Amino acid sequence: MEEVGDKTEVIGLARANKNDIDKVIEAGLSSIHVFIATSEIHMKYKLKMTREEVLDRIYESVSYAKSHGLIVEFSPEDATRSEEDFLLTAIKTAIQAGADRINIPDTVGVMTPFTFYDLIKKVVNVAGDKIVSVHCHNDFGLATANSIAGVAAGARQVHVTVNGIGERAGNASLEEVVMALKKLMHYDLNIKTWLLYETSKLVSELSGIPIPYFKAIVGENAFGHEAGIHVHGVIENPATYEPISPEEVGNFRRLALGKHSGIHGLKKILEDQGIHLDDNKLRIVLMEIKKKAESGEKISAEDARNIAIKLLNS
Ligand SMILES: CC(=O)SCCNC(=O)CCNC(=O)[C@H](O)C(C)(C)COP(=O)(O)OP(=O)(O)OC[C@H]1O[C@@H](n2cnc3c(N)ncnc32)[C@H](O)[C@@H]1OP(=O)(O)O
Ligand SMILES: CC(C)C(=O)C(=O)O
Repeated sequence: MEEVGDKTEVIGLARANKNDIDKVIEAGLSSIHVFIATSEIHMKYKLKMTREEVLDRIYESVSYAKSHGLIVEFSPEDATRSEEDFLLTAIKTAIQAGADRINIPDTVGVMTPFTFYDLIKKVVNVAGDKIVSVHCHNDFGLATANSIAGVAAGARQVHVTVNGIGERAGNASLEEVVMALKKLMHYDLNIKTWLLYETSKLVSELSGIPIPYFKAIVGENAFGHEAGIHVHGVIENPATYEPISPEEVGNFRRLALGKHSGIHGLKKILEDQGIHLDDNKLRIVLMEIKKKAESGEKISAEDARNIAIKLLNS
């Protein structure tokens, strides 16, 4: 707490039971996230509780947390597989008990942006002045899309994780949600986006979980261009093939050489190394590069330079 100061809300996650809530209180936190499942499958097989027992537990645990002065966020776990009327009743119960925020978890990622938008609209309608939050999982690769759909429906808090780290296929990723909200939905989030790449690398190193090469925003290839047509466009104006500038997120543009390369890209890569060839010689070098790439070789800018120098000296 001392390290992050009062600029960051540190919130303790607790099952809907007194023991877990007491642990958050003992930790000296001022905010708590209380959750209990409201889907039939979770109530039957995991909790072994009836609907009435779950509603009672919601009221008891939220009001107990509130009685200790905590800011309380409540989650009906597995909300998106819960029977809708019961889900809304559970939410109303939490609000009656004093909940300050309502978080809607798509716990196993079964929503589409369309269905989630419709659900969050209904939740916002019953939540009144309470902030509605969304917590999306990526089991079908839709966590980011569903998160922004939730915002479009009125959610004003999004649960995210750096690099999308989370159970199974992970959660909505901070870098994707932030940049989608900023660039596609034009929200000013007051977030230092130019630190996203650095943050992603740090979390990857500390967690030991690698960042996929093609990962949006922070992947090594997120701003990588190989195809000749793309490289030519990027050389003329990066916005032809970059909806975000790499600098905006602290990432880097990479012009790659390979079997899809074209003469404009090769020319740029060689001229950046001080080598100027006429078109005929560029095409000879390009053919050599494509031949090597076809055999599976990775071609670096240095390789291209060496091929060019060899040609000039022949
Ligand atoms: C929703 C999410 O999954 S978010 C991620 C939650 N985080 C984690 O699970 C990681 C840390 N978890 C842990 O360290 C352990 O699971 C603990 C300490 C929370 C509990 O450990 P244990 O006491 O050994 O229980 P275990 O994890 O085996 O089983 C969970 C128990 O909690 C109960 N439970 C699960 N969710 C809830 C809930 N929201 N409210 C109340 N009880 C719950 C289960 O019914 C089960 O109860 P039982 O012990 O009476 O059978
Ligand atoms: C605790 C809740 C929000 C959760 O992690 C989930 O349902 O995925």
